[in-house]
Amino acid sequence: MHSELSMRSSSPFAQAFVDLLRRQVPDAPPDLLGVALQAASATERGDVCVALPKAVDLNAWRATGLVGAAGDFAPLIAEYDRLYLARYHAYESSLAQQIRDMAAQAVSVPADLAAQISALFGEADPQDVDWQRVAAAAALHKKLMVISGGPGTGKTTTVVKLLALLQSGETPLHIMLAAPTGKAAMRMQEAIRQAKTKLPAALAARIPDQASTIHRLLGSRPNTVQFRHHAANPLVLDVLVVDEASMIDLALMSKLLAALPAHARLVLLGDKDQLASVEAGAVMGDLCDGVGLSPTFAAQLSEVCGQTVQPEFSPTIMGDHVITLQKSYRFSGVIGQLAKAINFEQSKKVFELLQAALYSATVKSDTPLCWRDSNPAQAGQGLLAPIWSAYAPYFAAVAAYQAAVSDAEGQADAAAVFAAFEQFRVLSPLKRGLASVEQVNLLLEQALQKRGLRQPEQTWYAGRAVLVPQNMYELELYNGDIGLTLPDASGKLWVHFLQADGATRAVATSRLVGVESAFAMTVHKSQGSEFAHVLLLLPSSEAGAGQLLSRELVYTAITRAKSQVTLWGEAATIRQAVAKKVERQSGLAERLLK
Ligand SMILES: Nc1ncnc2c1ncn2[C@@H]1O[C@H](COP(=O)(O)OP(=O)(O)OP(=O)(O)O)[C@@H](O)[C@H]1O
Repeated sequence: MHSELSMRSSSPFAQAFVDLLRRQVPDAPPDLLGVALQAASATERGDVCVALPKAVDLNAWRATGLVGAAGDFAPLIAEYDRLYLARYHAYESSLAQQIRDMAAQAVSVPADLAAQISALFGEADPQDVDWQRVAAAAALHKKLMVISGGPGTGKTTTVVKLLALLQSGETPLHIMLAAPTGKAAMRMQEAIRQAKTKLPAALAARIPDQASTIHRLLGSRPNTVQFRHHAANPLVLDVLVVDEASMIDLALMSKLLAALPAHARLVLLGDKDQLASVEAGAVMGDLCDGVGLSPTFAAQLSEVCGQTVQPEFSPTIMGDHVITLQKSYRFSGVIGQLAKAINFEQSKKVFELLQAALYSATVKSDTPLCWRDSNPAQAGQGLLAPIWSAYAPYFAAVAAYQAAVSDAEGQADAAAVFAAFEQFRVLSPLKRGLASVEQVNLLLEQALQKRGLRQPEQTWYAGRAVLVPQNMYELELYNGDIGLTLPDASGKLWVHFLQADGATRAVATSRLVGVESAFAMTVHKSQGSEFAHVLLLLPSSEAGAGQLLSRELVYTAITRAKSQVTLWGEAATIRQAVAKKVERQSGLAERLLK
């Protein structure tokens, strides 16, 4: 029964892996092959490993040579009652070791730190702890620091002040900024530039504001998962700041830490409550699991900050390496309240807020929160109307571009079309099926066809928005990049991508094999992006979304919205999602225990 279930849910990769094991050891115990199949399938679901069943005969398994202990050369590694594919075991154990090494190293702080902090953050209010101040002070004392916080809690503001403090020494430091996707790197860059304007010019001038993707930083190369920078050829930098750390999977985080030079500092910024990475691992969540400041460090921080910072028991070595920012400066309104209520699983509060925002035909369309209390999977063609009207300004911008580009006097501005596209996005947990990404894209393309804006069966048309589904190194395009299709003066279509410097770059449509339309995207893929208005479709679990519905999913989706959220789903579906927390199998948190 067990293995039948796992056979059904296993992928071609997992099958091929087990076939290989069976060929190596034809008489391998069937229960071993069953768990091996689960372990291989697990990595594709986001788990790093699987729990070992209680009653297994590990010695018999080891005797086959297929299962080893940590340090052995075997396709599967058993450790801490978990079974890993060897590669994932290597990533996890090496990452844990890197973190332990970094956490163990002391760094010196300037003697006048308290005065420097007051100069940057103002006089301290002893009654009301300013966690931004504490985070900056804490980060100065450590080689490794994680600053977690929801949207608008001031992660960027804090890190810019931290960098100003770090740069106040005599020798300028080589600081680099990175993020997991091109989109996130661009947002990081903008936010850093914005925050720098609030610093005295002389300080701001010492802080970089160019951010790259992590892949680019590490030196990605076509056709190999090996980067140019690794332990034997480390990055050349003194301080690395990485934004949107929750999107970083185990493999990438492990490679990133391995590539840091021995003396470097690392500051990770992110939101521990967001969905974990698309690929296997839940590194940010694992790093923040069970943290709290030790009495010694809390006393040190209290003194430097002039505020009373309370210690808390923590079983993990990360205890003194994570600070969570609490107060949002962007979301004081209803979206912020809803995000918080979802995060704390306050179902009653969630429905109070939603009830007050129930959709009706008379409601103004620009209210910050709107709840359509029905199952979008049953809406059929009815899905289209609100989506079409929300995208109307974008298609108007495409038309304006088209008119300008064919007019010799016209000023065709692709960046303006991008700005219009950022105003709205449909998010769904589902790739395929009812109320899925695929269905919304299809409905919208049919509507364009009806209005003569797309020829039947035409893949490329003016205004087609596309998502790059995986890194395309030769085109310097990365997983998650968004392209917009626009014509040139001759009518030939090109796909434009927004560059870090705000300019756009055009790529021939013929080079973009495998890209997907992007009027709707999965919540997973939306991480690291922000849109003015987000429409979240929450199809009921019968539509196949059951497995995917979770608190983190709804939280991630609604915190993508800058000013407006439309939530389309039945109360029962929302309740079910809010009650469920995603648990990913991983041994990282355990490896970081004291
Ligand atoms: N201590 C503060 N006092 C007043 N305004 C603040 C403070 N900290 C941050 N802000 C403002 O709040 C907004 C968000 O700040 P910031 O960009 O630093 O947050 P973030 O956590 O990096 O946001 P994101 O969600 O984009 O990652 C900015 O406009 C910033 O100026």
